[in-house]
Amino acid sequence: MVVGVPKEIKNNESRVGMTPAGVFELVKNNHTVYVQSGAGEGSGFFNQDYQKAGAIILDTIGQVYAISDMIVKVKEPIAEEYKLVQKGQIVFTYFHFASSEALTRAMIDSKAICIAYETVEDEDGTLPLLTPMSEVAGRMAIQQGAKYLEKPVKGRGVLLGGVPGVAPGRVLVLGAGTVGIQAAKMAAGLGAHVTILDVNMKRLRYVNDIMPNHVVTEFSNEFNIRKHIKTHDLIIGGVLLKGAKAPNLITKDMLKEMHPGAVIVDVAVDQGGCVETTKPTTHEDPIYIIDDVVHYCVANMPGAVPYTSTMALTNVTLPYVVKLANKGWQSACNSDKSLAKGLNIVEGEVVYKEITEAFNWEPELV
Ligand SMILES: NC(=O)C1=CN([C@@H]2O[C@H](COP(=O)(O)OP(=O)(O)OC[C@H]3O[C@@H](n4cnc5c(N)ncnc54)[C@H](O)[C@@H]3O)[C@@H](O)[C@H]2O)C=CC1
Ligand SMILES: CC(=O)C(=O)O
Ligand SMILES: [Mg+2]
Repeated sequence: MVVGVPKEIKNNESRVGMTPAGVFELVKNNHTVYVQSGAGEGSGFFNQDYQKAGAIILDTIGQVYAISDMIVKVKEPIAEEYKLVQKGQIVFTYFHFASSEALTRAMIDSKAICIAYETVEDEDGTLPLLTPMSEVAGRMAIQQGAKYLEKPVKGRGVLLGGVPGVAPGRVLVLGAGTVGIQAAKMAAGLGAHVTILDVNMKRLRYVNDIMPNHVVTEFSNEFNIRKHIKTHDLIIGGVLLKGAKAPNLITKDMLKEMHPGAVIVDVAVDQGGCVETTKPTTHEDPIYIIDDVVHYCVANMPGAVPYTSTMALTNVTLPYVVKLANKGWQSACNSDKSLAKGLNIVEGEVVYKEITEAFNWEPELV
């Protein structure tokens, strides 16, 4: 198979979909790999590293898409890439379709095979290709939240750890999944008081077992959320309904109940966000303020730490890339139920029902 690795063009996205180790593995399996010139530079991998591993370097993104049976990348194609995606081409990447009708329509029109990292699902319900980036984003959420709590950037002016004689900051984490647990762990490490909410009692029991006593679990419902937003300085949005639009747990009217200068880091922005006032931002311009509440809603947080993120991502994607290249998508998905769950749009048809539900599409419109 011919496999192509384009350079990411989303704002400040310095990850790359394949490292030289991945190229080496594919070439060993008799595949041909084209890498766009400079694609890996932001992650510390240069053209000569890819060439040594057996890749062929192409100058432009158009050349990479035109020649490849399978595109392996990181983020969803953005508008200028839509027209590059080929009929019958496998595109293996994060898509987050439920948050973008335009992207969904474009990929339907392309007649490509869109396999979304974020919905590849193991038998126990875990998401092996989302987990490492959620680990990164969960940890980063506290770094970013702590920064935007500072007064010069319009935050409340609270030091999360407090100091002797002064109470620590308070962090409310919505969702006790991968993002939530990593965020709670970082916040607890800084000495903040942490409240973590989920609807899944198994997750809350687990958090209760592993976290120190200043991490408090509570069941997630509107009553508890309304109660806690009044007393917390930093809120982390980490809820996920697989493949679906995230539920709005904090509505616009609730912002007025929060402290002026409180910060929301809505990590779930890529699935539409769990806060009504969430809209995607970029690393270049990461925050905006509504009703005195600072919103940080960067949809590709791990893109800012590519040295860590590219390795963490490609460690888990490579075995699937090799399987897809060796067997083709049909046979690979027939023999691997986890991978089959990644199929979102196939040759013009949406095959993941949460996507059509997100847009209230009738089946005949799809
Ligand atoms: N912005 C970014 O750069 C990144 C965003 N993400 C996103 O972060 C989100 C969370 O991802 P993960 O932690 O991996 O998901 P996960 O599946 O591990 O955890 C989600 C948790 O939300 C809980 N939940 C569902 N409904 C809830 C409710 N009403 N109240 C409270 N909790 C609820 C679930 O029970 C689950 O424990 C996803 O949308 C993911 O795509 C992940 C990585 C990077
Ligand atoms: C998961 C995701 O959206 C990211 O890593 O950018
Ligand atoms: Mg207010």
